[in-house]
Amino acid sequence: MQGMTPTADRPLVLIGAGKMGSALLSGWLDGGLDAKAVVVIEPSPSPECAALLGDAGIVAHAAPPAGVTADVVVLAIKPQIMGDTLPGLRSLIGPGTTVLSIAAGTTLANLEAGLGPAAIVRSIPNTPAQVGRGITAAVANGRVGPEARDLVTRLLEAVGDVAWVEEEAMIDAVTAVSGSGPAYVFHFVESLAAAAVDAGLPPDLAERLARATVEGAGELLYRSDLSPSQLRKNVTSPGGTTAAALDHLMAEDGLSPLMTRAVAAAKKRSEELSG
Ligand SMILES: NC(=O)C1=CN([C@@H]2O[C@H](COP(=O)(O)OP(=O)(O)OC[C@H]3O[C@@H](n4cnc5c(N)ncnc54)[C@H](OP(=O)(O)O)[C@@H]3O)[C@@H](O)[C@H]2O)C=CC1
Ligand SMILES: O=C(O)[C@@H]1CCC=N1
Repeated sequence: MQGMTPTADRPLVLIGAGKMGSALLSGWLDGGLDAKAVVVIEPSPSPECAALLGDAGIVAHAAPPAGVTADVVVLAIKPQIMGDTLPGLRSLIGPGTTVLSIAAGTTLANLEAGLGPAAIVRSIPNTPAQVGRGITAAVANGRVGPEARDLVTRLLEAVGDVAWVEEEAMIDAVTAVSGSGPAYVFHFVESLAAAAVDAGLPPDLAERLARATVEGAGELLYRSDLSPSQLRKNVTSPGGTTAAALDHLMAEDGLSPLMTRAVAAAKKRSEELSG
């Protein structure tokens, strides 16, 4: 990873190495971030997290160690505990420290209230970051200068794509689309597998077909220059089987209005989490 600035003396401090924090850390270590430049605060590492930390030779701390000023503090704890946790992290922040929050709902104002004056980026990544294929949208407060923005861009680009937005309100919609979105896709696989069983296939074959179909379609979408709409049309022979299914999925009460309701519910929940 070119130009990473965290060092052993001025580390990247990860607060919370759960599912998303571990996914990011794994991507950063794979991308060349020196494990000696990482401090992890995680009171109860999962077995997966313990294995990741063990392989990298990183020790999990229960609380911020004294005397550490961070180059970057990454907040990857649940939004519900953010308010109680932030004041205890102030000791990590000094001149030039950048704070990168990935918490759903927690606003820049919430973060500033808990941490005091600091350069803060609010972002929403997603779990494909674990395999370098995440997408993160981010918004910065007024204290984030070009260097801090570059540092955050490099960190986030190490695990996928990055989109900076200027309007913080967009982050609730981002959370509902790309932050939560991988779960919608995984549920689609579950639903396709269940439908396959209903259609007469044995469960193991049903899951194998559903999984491989979404993997392959995702890879095709990734590699192709064609729009999703054209790729769909390429599967759909006139009067054929796909058209018969799409008559249901693209009906007035089909997938599109359902997805609109689902995303609206996630967006509303993100707004509620700001407290
Ligand atoms: N999962 C996802 O796909 C995405 C998550 N996010 C955001 O990332 C954040 C983390 O989510 P996720 O990884 O799913 O949640 P997890 O619960 O998996 O991770 C949070 C971790 O923080 C630990 N923790 C609790 N208290 C502290 C503390 N005081 N200091 C340090 N660590 C602590 C938790 O331990 P314990 O379990 O013991 O409480 C847990 O291991 C959330 O804010 C979420 O909104 C954003 C985008 C996508
Ligand atoms: O479910 C959540 O609240 C978090 C934020 C986006 C994905 N997971």
